[in-house]
Amino acid sequence: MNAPLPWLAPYRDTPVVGEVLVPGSKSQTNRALILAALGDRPSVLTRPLRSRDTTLMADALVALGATIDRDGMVWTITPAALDHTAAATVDCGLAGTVMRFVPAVAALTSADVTFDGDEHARVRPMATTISALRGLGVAIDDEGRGSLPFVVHGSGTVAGGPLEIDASSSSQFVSALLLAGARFDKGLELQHVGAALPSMPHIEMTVNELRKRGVEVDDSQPDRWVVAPGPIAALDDEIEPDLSNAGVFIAAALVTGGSIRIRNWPEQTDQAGDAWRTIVEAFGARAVRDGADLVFTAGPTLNGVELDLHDVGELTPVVAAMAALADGPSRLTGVAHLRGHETDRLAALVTEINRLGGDAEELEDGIAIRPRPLHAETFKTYDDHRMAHAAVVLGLRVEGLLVENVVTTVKTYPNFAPVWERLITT
Ligand SMILES: O=C(O)C1=C[C@@H](OP(=O)(O)O)[C@@H](O)[C@H](O)C1
Ligand SMILES: C=C(OP(=O)(O)O)C(=O)O
Repeated sequence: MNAPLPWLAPYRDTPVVGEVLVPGSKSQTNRALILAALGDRPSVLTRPLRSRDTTLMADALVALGATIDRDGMVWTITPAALDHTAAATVDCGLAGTVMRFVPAVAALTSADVTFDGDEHARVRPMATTISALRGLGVAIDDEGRGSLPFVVHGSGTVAGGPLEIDASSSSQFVSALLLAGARFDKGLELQHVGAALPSMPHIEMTVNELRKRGVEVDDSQPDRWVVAPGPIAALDDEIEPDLSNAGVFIAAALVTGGSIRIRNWPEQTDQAGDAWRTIVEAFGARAVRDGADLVFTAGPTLNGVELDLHDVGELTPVVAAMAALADGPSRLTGVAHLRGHETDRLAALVTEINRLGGDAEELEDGIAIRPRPLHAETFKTYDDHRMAHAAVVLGLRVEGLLVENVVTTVKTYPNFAPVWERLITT
C-alpha cells in the first residue's frame, strides 16, 4: 500500500463557531451487533455507526453465520444459528471491540475460527481473552503467543460458571464475557482480580445493553458480575451520536475561543463521552443544554487541568492536545492502560507534542504537559484515529501543521476530514 499523503490541517486565528451532528457511537453499535447476532429473533438497528470498526464487527458476525442487511441508516440483523461449522476467518483490523468481543461468540459455534488483524493489533493485550476462554473450557490455539493471531475451536457450547480474570489492562475483557455470558450453559460468575479496572462506563454500558434485552445481570458486588443463563431478547434500537468523537469538535471551540453546538446530545446516556460536560469546566469552558443539543462555549482563558482520566481513557488524546495549547501546565493521570490502545498513546502523544516544540513528559500513569510555543511539523498518527484528532486540534493553532494520515479517522468516523475542513474553513 502507498504511504498516505500528509494532510495540511486547517488553521484558524478566529473563533470557531458552528454545529455538528456526529455519527453513531462505536461502542453502542458494536454491542448492539453482538447482542443481535446472539438474539432470539431478528433485530433492527437505526443510525448505527458505519465505520471501519463497525464494518469489521458486522463482517465478523456474518462470517459466524449471522445475516446483516445494511441498508443505509437501518441495519437488520438475523441471528446466527450457532451450529455454524464452516471454518471462518475474522479480520479484527485494529478494533479492540472486535478482537475482544468476537472470540467468545466464536466459542459458541462449532467451527474453527481464525482471528488476526493489522500489524499493530498483534501487540495489543489479548492474553486475558485467551486465558479466560480456556478457563471456561474453550480450546484456543495461539502457539503460545498470548496475542493475535489465534484459532478458537468452537465446540457448540461453553460451560460457563465461575471465572476469575485480571482485566486491569482493558475493560473490554469484562464486556466481552458479559456479552456472551447468557448463552453459556451455566451463565457466568465473573470476578475481576488485580489493579483497578479502567473504563467503568463502558462496562456499565454493557450491563445496560444486556438488561435492555432481558438478560439478568447482578453487579451488586464491586468487580463481580453474575449473568444468568437464558435467551437474549431481540431489540429494535437507535444508536446515539458518538460523544467521544464529539470531543474533537468541542476542542475546536475551546482552543479558538469559540462555541460549538453538538446536535442530539442525549439527556441520559451511559457513554463515556458524556464526561466532556465536566472536562470542559476544568478547562474554564461551559456546556449548556439547548433543546436536544449541547452548546460548548470557551471561557476567557483555556486553563491547564489536573484530570484523572481512568474512566474515560479514550478521551485522552484530544484532552492532551487542548492541554498543549492551554494557558498553564496540565497533568493527565490514571491512563497507564493507554499503552495497549491503538498505539502506545502515552509515548505517541509525548513524541508528537514534543516534535512540535512542546514540553510533554510521560508519567507512570499519564502525561504532564507544559505549554510552549509550537511550530509546524508532520504530526505522526500511528494508525490511531484519536492521534489524528489530536493533530487537527493542534493544527488549528499551529499554522502549517501536517497530519501524517488523517484517513485513519475512518476507524470510527467516516468522512471526518471533509466535515472538519468545512467547519473550520467556513
Ligand atoms: O468497550 C468499549 O466499547 C470500549 C472500551 C474502552 O476500552 P479500554 O478499557 O481498553 O480502554 C475504550 O477505551 C474503547 O474505546 C471502547
Ligand atoms: C481504545 C479505542 O479503541 P478500541 O475499541 O480499538 O480499543 C478508542 O477508540 O479510543
